[in-house]
Amino acid sequence: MTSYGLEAIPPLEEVLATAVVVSLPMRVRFRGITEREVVLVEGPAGWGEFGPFPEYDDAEAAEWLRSALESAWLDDPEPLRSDVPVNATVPAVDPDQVAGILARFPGAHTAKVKVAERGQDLAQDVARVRAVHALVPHVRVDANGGWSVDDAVTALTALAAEAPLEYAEQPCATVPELVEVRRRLQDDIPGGIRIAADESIRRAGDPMRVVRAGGADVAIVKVAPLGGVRRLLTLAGELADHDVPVVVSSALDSAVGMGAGLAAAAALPDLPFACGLGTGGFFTADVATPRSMSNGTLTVGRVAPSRSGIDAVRVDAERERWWLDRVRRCHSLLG
Ligand SMILES: O=C(O)CCC(=O)C1=CC=C[C@@H](O)[C@@H]1C(=O)O
Ligand SMILES: [Mg+2]
Repeated sequence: MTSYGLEAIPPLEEVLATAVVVSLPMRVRFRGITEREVVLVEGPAGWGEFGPFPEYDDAEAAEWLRSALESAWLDDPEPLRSDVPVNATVPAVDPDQVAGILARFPGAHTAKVKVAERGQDLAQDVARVRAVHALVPHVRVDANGGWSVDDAVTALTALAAEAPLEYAEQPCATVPELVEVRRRLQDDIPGGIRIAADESIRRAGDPMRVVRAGGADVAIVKVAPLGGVRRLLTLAGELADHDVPVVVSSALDSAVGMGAGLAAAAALPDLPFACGLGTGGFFTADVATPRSMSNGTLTVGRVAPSRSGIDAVRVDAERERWWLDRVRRCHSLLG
């Protein structure tokens, strides 16, 4: 697959001319936040989204800007499908909240459950996964690198004894740890448990390193951290050469950013797993009419934010200044 992108980065003034900063309120705490701030920019091809998490440095955040500019200045690649199967995403909630969360993902056959949350224990993870499994046939877990190797082997063995796991996403933080966990699970459990790399791909200088090291069976790929739809598709091609399938997932995107994730998923030749693109339901307000999920799928296509949708969730002047300064710094790194 050829990698191509923006021939030239659009000038800063053009980027800033349309930039609006919004903060989307969330129903549940996810990844430690209850408000999701992003910048939206409009270009000749439509809208793009820039929302690197606040703690990311400028070098990492610049790739998110590249992605936003690609969406706004270039059309999406040709889609190979019109609907994308998506998974339900279950935050680290108590089991009695699980049914309410799953109800926001109508018809989803797959659920991803957050585990290894700081301040919680394995019994809570087991109870949550059991509650999800009672309602959804396919279950995967995501530890966000929260376990040591020993903890991961113990926890995944206990969780897999309850019911089969589709895969375990980022059980430990580092590549050598992922390699070790994967090997130990293959030794201990018949058939092993598939390991998916997320942070080891989206936050790594070399996203192929974890695969070459033998630390991943599945790759979680996110448009914005990888620098755009085209870069994601190029990486997916390289991963396919190593027989590693990809799961396109959101970076907690607004309705605008989710369009780019859906465009990437739609352009992939193979899509063996449900994608993590259903998180739009976490927001109580979005910049465009939320996409509705039917039979566990979302329809591919861009949305344009409405003026009233934007006005309802605009940030104050201080947050706007903070974000636009970040756009300026990241733009100078891309230039
Ligand atoms: O993959 C999904 O089901 C939804 C997306 C999701 O889980 C995430 C989105 C944004 C930030 C991440 O901490 C988190 C993840 O770790 O995959
Ligand atoms: Mg993850």
